[in-house]
Formats: sequence, structure tokens, C-alpha cells
Amino acid sequence: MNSQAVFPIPVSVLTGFLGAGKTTLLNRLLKDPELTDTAVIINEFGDVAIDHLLVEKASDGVIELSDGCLCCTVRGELVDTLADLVDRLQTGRIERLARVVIETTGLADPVPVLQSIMGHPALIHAFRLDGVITVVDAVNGSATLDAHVEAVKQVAVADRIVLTKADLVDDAEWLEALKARLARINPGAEIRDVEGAAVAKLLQCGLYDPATKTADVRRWLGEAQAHDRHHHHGDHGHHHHHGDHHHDHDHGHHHDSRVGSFSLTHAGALPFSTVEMFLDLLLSTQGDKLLRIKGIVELLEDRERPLVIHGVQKLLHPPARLPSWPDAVRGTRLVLIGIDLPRDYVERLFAAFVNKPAIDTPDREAMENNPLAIAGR
Ligand SMILES: Nc1nc2c(ncn2[C@@H]2O[C@H](COP(=O)(O)OP(=O)(O)OP(=O)(O)O)[C@@H](O)[C@H]2O)c(=O)[nH]1
Repeated sequence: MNSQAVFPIPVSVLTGFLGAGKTTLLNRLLKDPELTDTAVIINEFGDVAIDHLLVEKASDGVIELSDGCLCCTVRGELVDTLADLVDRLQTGRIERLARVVIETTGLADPVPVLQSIMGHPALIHAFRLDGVITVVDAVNGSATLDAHVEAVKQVAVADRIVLTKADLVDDAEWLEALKARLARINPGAEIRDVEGAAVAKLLQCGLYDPATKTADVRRWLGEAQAHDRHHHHGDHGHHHHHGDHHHDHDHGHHHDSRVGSFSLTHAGALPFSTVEMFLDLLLSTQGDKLLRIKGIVELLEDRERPLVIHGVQKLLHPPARLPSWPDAVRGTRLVLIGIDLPRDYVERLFAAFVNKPAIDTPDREAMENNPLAIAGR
């Protein structure tokens, strides 16, 4: 154990549709001196023009997955590759590893990739999903979202959206309409233009910033972005029909309306058992529709150290605690991103657990005895 790695190692997932500009961005990232000691895992599918020399300089060799879609055919290999990195660190074959970047194939549904990082028993203590960066092409992005539900999912699960090829678009209105659409699919993600953005910072999406030793809950939960964009709208659930963007004709966006994001909040502290039971029930009944869940909980048992919740579909990261509250806001805030996720049901389930039953909603005791008691699933 002579490595200088600090576990868990942050993992960034770089996704985006075919030709969106992932490899171009990756090449730029790897030139940044702040990103030495980064291992890059790429798949050879498609036309990947990575500057191998540069990647080798940045890490201990390029780790390439074999041909095919990362999410379905080489999932096992991704896990093996990550396990191999840990092994190399522990045996001293790699001295330092500060970050892992996984570039997924353009066609990939990113969710299984996130699951394999979050849910693998051998990896959960070595790696932490820092964030998902989704590259969207300003020229083709809108048509791609219309045509492929995977592209909508890639946007929906993003912590950050990076807009490429804006330099090729003259029409400012077109660009604004695309940004507005992305913001409706994923109100919490920060949208940045690839030009001018500090490249190394593009990868840092996580809750905890090792450089400043602080946790930025508002940014991580996307509250800052969502608040800015939805000032006075208040609500951004499944149906994003504000109708104020004439470029956005809903009939072309049938995939978008399936994706939704909403928050659950509770002002007081909650016992761990309540949180656990709510999450168990949520994940077991709605897990396949839950693309991501992120959140922070004030626990009755230890009110000073908030519990961090982070999950993908049916899988949760092992519960982690922050050393203290990063800002004045306490209580429980969960952000859920789902596809065809029944918001109403989830809200009532949560209300039942935190003992805020709505009229005609069974209370918690009834729920625990019969989880199907809530209508409208
Ligand atoms: N003008 C312009 N061209 C870009 C930009 N980003 C990428 N490109 C070009 O778009 C093409 C595709 O970029 P890649 O980086 O290969 O895209 P990719 O997402 O890695 O593609 P796949 O690996 O095939 O999924 C290349 O010709 C890039 O030079 C950009 O911001 N502006």
C-alpha cells in the first residue's frame, strides 16, 4: 500500500450523443495541468480520436474497452477495469490517481454505467460518482433529443450540461430555445458553453470540493440553477408546458415529457428508520423509473451531521455523512429525476412517511402494512 491515492476516488462520467464533441472535450481536459493523475476509460466504438500520448502522460496507460456499447456489452469489463485500477494503486503499479473519467458511447443509456459504479460491492468504497457531464451539440442537439430517448436520458441525469458547437450557430434564438429545452428536461443541471469554461472545473460536479474542503449542497442538488430559471414558476414537474418559447412545439418533444424532476422537502429532522423505509419502498416500487436521486437529510439521531443520499435506479451509494451543515438551511431535501415517474404517488408516499398525510391518504402505519394502499401508482 504505497500509493498516495485518497479513497474514494471521484469518477466523472462523460456522456453525450454520437459526434456531440465528447472526445474533443476530453482532449482539452487532458491538456489541463490540473488534471494530471487522471485515468481515462474510453471505449473504442466509433471514431475516437484521442491523443494517446497525452492520455498516457496523464495516467498510467489508456484503458480502452472493447468494441460495442459500454452499457450493455462491456459492463462487466468496466467494473473489471475499475477494479484493476484499484489493484494497480494498491500494488504500487500506479502511484497516484486523483480522478477517473469514463467516456460512454454516444448511443449509450448512461444509467447502467452509473449503476455499475455505484452498486458494485467491490468498488463502492474505492470510487465515488462525482458527476455526470453531458455534452450537447448546439447544431444537432434538438433533433437528437426528438429522435432518441437515450439522448433525453443523458440530459436528464446530468449534473452539468456542456454545450458544444455554439460557434457554428448564428441564430441566438435557436440557441436560447435549445437551452430552455435542456433546462426543462433537467432544471437542476448547470448549462455551460464549452468555450470559455475553465476546463478542469467542468469535471467538478460533486458535493464535496477537496480543494476548498466545503460542500456545496445548493449547487449539487441543482437548487441554485432551478431557482434562477424558475423564479416565480415555483413548480417544475412532469409537465413543462410554459408555452413561452415559440421554438418549442411540444408535439415534437414526446420524449421530453416523460422525463421529470421534482423535490421532496421536510422541515424537521427524521429518524434514520423512516428515511430507510421510505427509500426502500421508493426504490423497490419505482426504482426502474428513477434515473437519479440526490439529497440531504437531517437525522434525528445526529442533527449536526447531515446524511447524504445519492442513488441511481434501485441502487444507493452507501450512506455518507457530511461533517457539518454547509449552510443555514436544514431539514431534508431530496431531488428526484425520473422517467415516467409518478410524482403524485411519490409525494404522497413521502408525506405518509414524514407523517404529513394528505386528505384521503393512508397514514404511515397503514403504508407499512400495505404499501400499495396509496392510489395512483
Ligand atoms: N465547431 C466546432 N466543432 C466541434 C466542437 N466540438 C466538437 N467539434 C467537432 O465535432 C466532431 C465530433 O467531435 P468528437 O469530439 O469526435 O465527438 P464525440 O462525441 O466524441 O463523437 P463519438 O465518439 O463519435 O460519439 C469533430 O469533427 C470535432 O472537431 C465545437 O465546439 N465546435
